[in-house]
Formats: sequence, structure tokens, C-alpha cells
Amino acid sequence: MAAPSSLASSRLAAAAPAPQHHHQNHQLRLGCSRRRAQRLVAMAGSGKFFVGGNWKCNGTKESITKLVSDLNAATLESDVDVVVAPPFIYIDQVKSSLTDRIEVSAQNTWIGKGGAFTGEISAEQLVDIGCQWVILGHSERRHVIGEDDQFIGKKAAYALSQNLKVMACIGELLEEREAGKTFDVCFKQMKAFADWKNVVIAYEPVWAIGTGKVASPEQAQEVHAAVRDWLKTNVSADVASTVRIIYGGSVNAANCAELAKKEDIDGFLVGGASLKGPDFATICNSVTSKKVTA
Ligand SMILES: O=C[C@H](O)COP(=O)(O)O
Repeated sequence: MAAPSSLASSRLAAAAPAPQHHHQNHQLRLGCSRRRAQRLVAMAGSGKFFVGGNWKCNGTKESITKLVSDLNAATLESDVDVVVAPPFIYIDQVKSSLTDRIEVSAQNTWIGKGGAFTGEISAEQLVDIGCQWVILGHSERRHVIGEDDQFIGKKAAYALSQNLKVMACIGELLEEREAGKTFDVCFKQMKAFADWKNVVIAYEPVWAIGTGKVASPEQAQEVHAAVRDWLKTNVSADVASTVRIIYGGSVNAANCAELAKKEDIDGFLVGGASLKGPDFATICNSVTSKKVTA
């Protein structure tokens, strides 16, 4: 595997915590190469590169009008699925003004059917306004709001039952990585999700989110490969070979190309850089780096 070549990537990788050591790493990587060859065949036509923009709790009517305008004007490669996730109150505005080329996601949803749940938004309501996706299990909901695996798993099952597609987020805290628990944490979080059809997995190490300390391509690839291996063992070879595993955490226009070259990185979930239309378009178009090495 090629090391990051640009100065920017090298600096960012150096700032990140040390890679996870795993005694089966060599076998894992050899296995992944074989899996990749199968996966490209299985994914043909349906397993596009995927980039999501999570706008989090940012924006105003004015700034979102500008962002949508920039996105509408962007030239996007044809072989990338693009989704943006505005705050709830702007979804309708975005949905009605954004090109159909880009799908729209919520950042959360209620656990079940709507009703007397003050402040919540149901999956049925999201579908009603044309929203196609929902982000679930994001670290800010796990670690700031306090959502646990069981709650997240139920939300995912209900959202999928209502025909929303799901970006399912997993990822370890810094102290969990330093304790060598990255894989265990991610696998435990994945057990909460039962149905993998219409799910994209977003590996987002918590220490990399909003910190500028992006995971190195090797760090991200290592976890993505392990996640795929876990799916093969615990779900099915078919799911393992077709599900998209995207990386999130301080992805930007400068570091996306090196990350995209890794065989098990199928795209990105982008926070801060998704608020700038041209930068987000550059990240979407990093699929061209993927094609060079695939
Ligand atoms: O959902 C997106 C992630 O939390 C990444 O955010 P970030 O790109 O600002 O680090």
C-alpha cells in the first residue's frame, strides 16, 4: 500500500494517534486484496463511491441558500452518490431547491412511529417531505446526547422499515484506540444493526471528528478492512462484499485523494468541509483517485 505522498497528508497523519496494532494484520490485508477483486464485480452498477455532507447544527436560511446554489453549480463525477444532511428545519428548503443529483438526509429521527413525543421528528415525516436518508449513531449523539447501541439499533430498524436509507456511524474514542480496543468497540456498535440492505457504514473515529487530526489512510483502511471481515464472518459474504464503508473525521479537499485510494474506503462522511460547496465537490470528485488504483 502506498504511503501518503503529499506534505499535507504526511503532516496530518503524523498528528494522529498511532495505528492500531493487530496480530492478524498481515493476514487481514492479504485477505482484503482477494475480497476486493470479488467486491468490484459484485458492486458493479450499484456500489458507487459515496460522499455524505453532514451540516450538523450549522447554517441559516441565507447561508444554506448560498450553499445549495454552489452545489447546484458544481460539476460532479457520475460515479459518486452524493447526499447532504441539513438541520431538520432546513430539509424542506434544501429538498425543494437542490438538484435531484444530490439526495437529502436527516441527521436523526425518532425511534418509532410519531405521536406524543415532544421535539421529535418521525421517519414517516421525513419520507413525507422527500428525505431519502438518515444519519444514525453519530458520535455526537452517542457521546453528547447519550444514545446507546440498543436505542440506535431500534432507530435504524424503524427507519429502514419506513424506506429511509441509513448512514450507520461507528467509531472509537481516543482512549479506546490507545487501549487497543478499536476493533472491539466498532464490532460491538455494529451488532446493533440487523439489516444491512440500504445501509452505508460510516467509520468515524471520535478523535478525528472536528479536530483536524484526520486518520491516516493506513489507519482508516485497517479498520475498514476489519469491519468488512467482521461482516463476512458475522453477517454474510454478500453483505461484506457489497456494503459501502465510508470514512469520516476531518476529511477535507486536501486529504481526500490519498484516503480515497485505499481499497476499502468507499467514500466519506464530511462535516466542516461540507459547508463549503467547492471543497465538498472536490471531496465528491476524489472518486477519480479511486479509479486510478482500482
Ligand atoms: O459526520 C461527520 C463527521 O462528524 C466528521 O466531521 P468533520 O469532517 O467536521 O470532522
